[in-house]
Amino acid sequence: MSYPINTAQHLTIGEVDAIDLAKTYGTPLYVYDVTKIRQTMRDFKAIFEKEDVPYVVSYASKAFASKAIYQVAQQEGIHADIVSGGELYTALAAGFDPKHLSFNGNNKSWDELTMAVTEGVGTIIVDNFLELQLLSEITTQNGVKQDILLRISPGISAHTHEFISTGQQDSKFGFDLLTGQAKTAYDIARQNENFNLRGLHAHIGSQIFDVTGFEKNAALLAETAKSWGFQPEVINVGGGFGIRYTSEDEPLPESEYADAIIRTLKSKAAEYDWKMPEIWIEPGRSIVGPAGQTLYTIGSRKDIPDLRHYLAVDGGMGDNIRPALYQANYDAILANNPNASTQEVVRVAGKYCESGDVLVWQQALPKTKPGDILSVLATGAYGYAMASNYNRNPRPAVVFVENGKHQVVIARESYAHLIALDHDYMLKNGK
Ligand SMILES: Cc1ncc(COP(=O)(O)O)c(C=O)c1O
Ligand SMILES: N[C@@H](CCCC[NH3+])C(=O)O
Repeated sequence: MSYPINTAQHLTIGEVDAIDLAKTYGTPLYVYDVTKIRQTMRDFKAIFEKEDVPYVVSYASKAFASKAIYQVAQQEGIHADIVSGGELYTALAAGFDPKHLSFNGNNKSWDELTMAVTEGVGTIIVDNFLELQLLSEITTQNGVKQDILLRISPGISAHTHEFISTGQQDSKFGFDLLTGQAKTAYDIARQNENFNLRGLHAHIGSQIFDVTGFEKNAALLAETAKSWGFQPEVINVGGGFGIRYTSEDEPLPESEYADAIIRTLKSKAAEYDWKMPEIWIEPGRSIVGPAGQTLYTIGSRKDIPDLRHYLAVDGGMGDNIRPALYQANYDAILANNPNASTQEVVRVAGKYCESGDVLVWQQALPKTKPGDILSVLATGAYGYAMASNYNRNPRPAVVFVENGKHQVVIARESYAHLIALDHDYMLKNGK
């Protein structure tokens, strides 16, 4: 594998010197190549346009939500999926058109649903019976007719990590299909004149590497609608397209997933004599994951003879929880000279007080020294989004680069931010 470098042999990201970025903004630092993000968004759209089918590409913003990414999505003409009042607030603050938002989630609160309805969120993806009831009351109170989809729990297991598999029957998400709850929900939704039920949704999981689950899911949604005598305007098959984290991963091109879904639904629409429904997809990881990387400064090391070399960096599980949470693997490169030949295999650890605070389990690297910059690749999805202040570490900054230019889009937290919401304790012995 060879990486883009400049004449100083430094790694470049979006034509910007990574070492300069580290010097300018400090480390740890999340860096996104916006050109790549735009390209993936365009690629997804192009697949549907080539097939001449109605579609919506909705960026699953849980993967990385910030004002800047909603702005890029809007510039590229794609929609966004949100899962909380906080994501909705951020999207609105970014100037994102609420009509182009869909709202997922298995326990949306009264306040969140009210905010969505009154702010004009285009589509609410209703997950459960309580939500049907809350939404009925909220739409009545506000005199709104709301577009909705019903989220179905399809009973399809995708081959991925148990914690990120969502389509199996034993899942907290969506109306259960196998026990008839989905049909009951459909009947309720159809009878409610405040709801415009546009179609069905099912998401089978994340980081999926084959098309079978998507084909089954698309077919099942169509068959389900048909069995209810319902001609859907929208079939939303969720996200979950796998990406390359390490050189061992072999993801399919986006087009294979999308083509399989399109093929399946075209054939169902023809079989049922339906007007072709809009195909909605909700990719998160595949849009931002490969476009992001995290720069760290190398610090201490510990060499245990005949056992392991630990290389510690200035971040860790607070900025990337995925290795600890899912045993996720990443590749790391020496940003000072990424194409130098490797000399040792190390485990890259963080600075947090946990043995499980690992960023890269096994990595061949050139010899490094304290102060060198390490880049962990493909950290753009569920990195910043799942970051924490564990051990009272401030969260890093996020920088966007594009065509040789760079800009902070989320500032680095300071120590003052860490105590901004703290209060001195005023009671002495409970008085
Ligand atoms: C409903 C829904 N849509 C979309 C996504 C995005 O998935 P991914 O980031 O794997 O594309 C998720 C997360 O798995 C999800 O739960
Ligand atoms: N956060 C998970 C994916 C969960 C997707 C949410 N539906 C990850 O990092 O892989």
